Amino acid sequence: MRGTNSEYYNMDPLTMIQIVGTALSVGDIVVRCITSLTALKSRYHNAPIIVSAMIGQLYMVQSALDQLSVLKSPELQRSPRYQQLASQVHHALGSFAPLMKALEEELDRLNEASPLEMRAKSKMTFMWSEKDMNNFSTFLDRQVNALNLLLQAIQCQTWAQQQDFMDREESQSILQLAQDYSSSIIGLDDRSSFISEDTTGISARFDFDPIILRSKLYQEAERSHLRQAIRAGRSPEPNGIISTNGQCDRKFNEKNNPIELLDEASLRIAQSSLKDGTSQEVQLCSTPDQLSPGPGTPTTAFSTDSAGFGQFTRRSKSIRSMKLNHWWKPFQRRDSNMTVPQFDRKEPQKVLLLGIPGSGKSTLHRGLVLAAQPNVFSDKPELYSHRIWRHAVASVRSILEAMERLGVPLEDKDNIKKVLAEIHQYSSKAAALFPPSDKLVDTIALLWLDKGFKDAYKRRSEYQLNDNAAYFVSSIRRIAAPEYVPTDEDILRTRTETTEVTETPLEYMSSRYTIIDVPGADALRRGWERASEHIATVVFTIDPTAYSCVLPGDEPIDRMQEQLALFESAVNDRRLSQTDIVVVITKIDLLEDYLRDNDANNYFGPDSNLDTVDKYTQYLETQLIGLIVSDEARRRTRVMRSNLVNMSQHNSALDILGILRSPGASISDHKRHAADIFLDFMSSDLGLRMV
Ligand SMILES: Nc1nc2c(ncn2[C@@H]2O[C@H](COP(=O)(O)OP(=O)(O)OP(=O)(O)O)[C@@H](O)[C@H]2O)c(=O)[nH]1
Ligand SMILES: [Mg+2]
Repeated sequence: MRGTNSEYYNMDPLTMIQIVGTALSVGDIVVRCITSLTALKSRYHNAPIIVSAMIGQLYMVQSALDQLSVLKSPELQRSPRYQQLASQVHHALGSFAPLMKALEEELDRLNEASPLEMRAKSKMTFMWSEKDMNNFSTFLDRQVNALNLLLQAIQCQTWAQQQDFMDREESQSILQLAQDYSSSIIGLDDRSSFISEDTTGISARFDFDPIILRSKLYQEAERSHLRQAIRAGRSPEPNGIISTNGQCDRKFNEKNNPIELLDEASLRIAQSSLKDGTSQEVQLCSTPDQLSPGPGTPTTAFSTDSAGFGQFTRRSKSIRSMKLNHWWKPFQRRDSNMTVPQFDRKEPQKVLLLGIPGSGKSTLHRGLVLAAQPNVFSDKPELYSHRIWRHAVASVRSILEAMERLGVPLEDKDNIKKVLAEIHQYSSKAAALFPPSDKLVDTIALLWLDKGFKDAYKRRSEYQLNDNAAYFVSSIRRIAAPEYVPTDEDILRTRTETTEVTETPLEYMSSRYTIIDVPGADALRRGWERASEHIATVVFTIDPTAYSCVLPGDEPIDRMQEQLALFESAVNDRRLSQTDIVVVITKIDLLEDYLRDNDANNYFGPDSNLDTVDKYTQYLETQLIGLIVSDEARRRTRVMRSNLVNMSQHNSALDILGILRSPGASISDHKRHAADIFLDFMSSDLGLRMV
């Protein structure tokens, strides 16, 4: 509904400062909810996809709050323009605070339950019904949209522009949706926790409207997000960008959404540009010497040993026969007469990061941002210290739970229940204290020395554990110290699952790039199709430890199979027939331990002889290159091995930038051309191939 300016003044007692202040007051709750959801997810690898989606939504809320927090201008209080805006948005945003409090209570309840009694999936289903998840997620989605709208309106240059923007049908629809749900929420009387002591004051402003409960919008909100997310893999949305909750009511598309960047580094970029009052796009410049790899670079040095080629041929057959539910194949069928993409080199080079979940796309993304803006993380270390601590505690907890399940005792056998209870009690509090008590830190430090604990860690492929659990747990005293300042490496080693396509503009040595990071999870790959338009380079991250992670559960996942099949379908896709391909084998620093703890020959065959990092990585390279069908595509492909996290040695993202700057031949010697790998393979294995 529209109105004259005077009508707006009369109907609204709230000012913009009050609205912004209320939203910011729940910032801590948002952080705690993210932490709780992440803890839930890391404990249950079968956690519904909606849990990941909600983490993504909350990051967006956090980003919006970050951006709002810099808008402290007294003008917001006085200007009639902002008074009008306040009157337009306050109903829509009115139940943001109660929602966050209710969500926190719900998560506390979930986290307080004993984790050991039920299997993950049944527990999640039992404890958090799909309907509740839908309600929270849908409401969050609409609040994110309303917050976005507010941010955009505030940034309008003139009152007329603001009015025009707010009058748009799209804007009105966003406000209406948020407002509808605000009203409906009070009707959810089976969820008494929705209205807590602290929130009744705010909630009471909205009258419960039974008509809304019967409305189409409300009925829509009742639909299953989980089912939608699963369906997403089959039916692309018109704009190709997934809504964080799998629904289509997100009115803002990628272009006009001011908070499209989930990654902290990217968020910082968006924020800094906002502070300057400039546009979203920022110029990140660095010095030329950053391109040359430093001494002791962990990137690859190849030899010409041809170990493992026999298995390569056999293996690739089985990979080709795999059926995958990802976007490349339907697209190929539909688009058989497509023309190859044309690139305008004056535009920023689009770099698309692809790979299975956990392969290192976002870590590389952050590394690229760091290469262009070296202080991007060190500006606000306090943002990360608590998160890193929680990461460490979650890892300890996963190992202890696995010990119970696998029947691996601590050296001090009676101790495990006590320690587990202590850790559980601590980490189930959403507002866990930081810095933690000395007693807790001592307990964790002692655990790391315990033989039983280490034995369970060695069996990490049998349960879900962060890749960098050992790094964090072994550094527990450092990261628990009150004066702890996270290093870039600490931050890069944390895990945050990506749930939406994000695009980050950056400039390095006068070249402009748009880095596109996508969610690896199968159910979230819908956004890939749109993201793959006009791509100059695809960087495919390969997790070499994936062979050891055949996770048990209702549907065992062979991550290595999945990754090779995904690579094969992407690299041979006709849409990428002019695209440079960089294959980055990540986690080289973890590989020696992995090979020791998980014999690769068990997976690839007893004769593979894959007992060293070098032999194994070469074997993997030849498998990958063997999946590329045409010689021409092999010539466009570079392969490198990387440790993406150890910044004190070398930022591997610099090597990628080196390749991006000089497509074609001029790459440094230690990065091999796929065509050469293939030729080596052919010459050393010709007899085998001719048979
Ligand atoms: N030690 C080490 N850890 C790495 C390396 N590359 C990635 N990781 C870790 O692997 C985990 C997963 O990495 P991400 O970058 O989040 O994976 P992703 O491909 O973005 O995963 P999705 O967002 O789920 O698709 C993180 O904890 C990273 O720190 C590496 O080279 N070395
Ligand atoms: Mg990611």
